[in-house]
Amino acid sequence: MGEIIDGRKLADEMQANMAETVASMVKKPGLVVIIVGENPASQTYVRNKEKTAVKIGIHSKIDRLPETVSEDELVSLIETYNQDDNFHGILVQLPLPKHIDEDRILLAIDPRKDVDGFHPFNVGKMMTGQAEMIPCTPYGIMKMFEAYNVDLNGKHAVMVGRSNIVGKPMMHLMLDANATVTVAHSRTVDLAAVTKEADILVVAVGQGHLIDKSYVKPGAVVIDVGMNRSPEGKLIGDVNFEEVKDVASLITPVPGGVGPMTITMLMDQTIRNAQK
Ligand SMILES: Nc1nc2c(c(=O)[nH]1)N[C@@H](CN(C=O)c1ccc(C(=O)N[C@@H](CCC(=O)O)C(=O)O)cc1)CN2
Repeated sequence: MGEIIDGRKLADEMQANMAETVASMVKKPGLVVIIVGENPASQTYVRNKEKTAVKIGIHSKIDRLPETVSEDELVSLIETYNQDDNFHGILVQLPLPKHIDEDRILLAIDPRKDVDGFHPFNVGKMMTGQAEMIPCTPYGIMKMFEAYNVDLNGKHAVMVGRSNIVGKPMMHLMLDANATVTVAHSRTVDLAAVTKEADILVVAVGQGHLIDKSYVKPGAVVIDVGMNRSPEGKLIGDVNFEEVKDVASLITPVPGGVGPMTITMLMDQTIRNAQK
């Protein structure tokens, strides 16, 4: 059986270090999280962000807006926080309701406060090797590689999924770490033939248990970003953990893998912004 990457433990260790850093800061870092509507999963993630911020000593605020809020109202709220020196980070929880143009909202956030790393300015900086703000999930995965001594240099990494928040930034970060990167997605013909070539396999497609052991090369490092509900209501990843753990050399579980690192890296970028 492969080794399990304990994202919860790594996140706790990093958060303890962050708490020490924040304790020594005169002006505390501030983070505002804006959530629109009642999506239950988003509500949970936002609550967890607040709990983590409080634990570390970050001053945090959650703005809960009704599903009916207009795009203009949301933009003007963001503009208020852009001017507010008490907040070093602004985050709008995704997904947004259908009537709101996500691109316009992300563009409204001052890039200097964009702790999610989703603003096109920060995306461009990351793509040109000048990263300042990095999307938190890919950033957390890179920290996991570091902590578990996974060297990407010269390895074949396969990213399954091409979203703006995980797949595309992950592709860039792995490329910058000198991996040869292949991106596969829903239109890839014979996905298993592609993933079986991977030394490092990162999966973010939102399809419960899509990846079974027939998709994985023996000894591969497998990172599961998926967060799905099984028909029984259980939280499951995109990877069939029970099968794949016997083939992989290192593997993340769901829950307790990538998720806790996403929130941790958000705190990291908020603190760094406050230190600037
Ligand atoms: N503005 C953003 N929106 C979204 C992001 C993001 O990075 N920025 N990512 C996801 C959701 N997300 C954070 O927002 C997130 C998802 C899951 C977890 C997590 O810790 N999961 C736990 C399990 C939690 C549970 O029991 O339900 C785990 O994996 O152990 C953290 C953050 C989409 N939106």
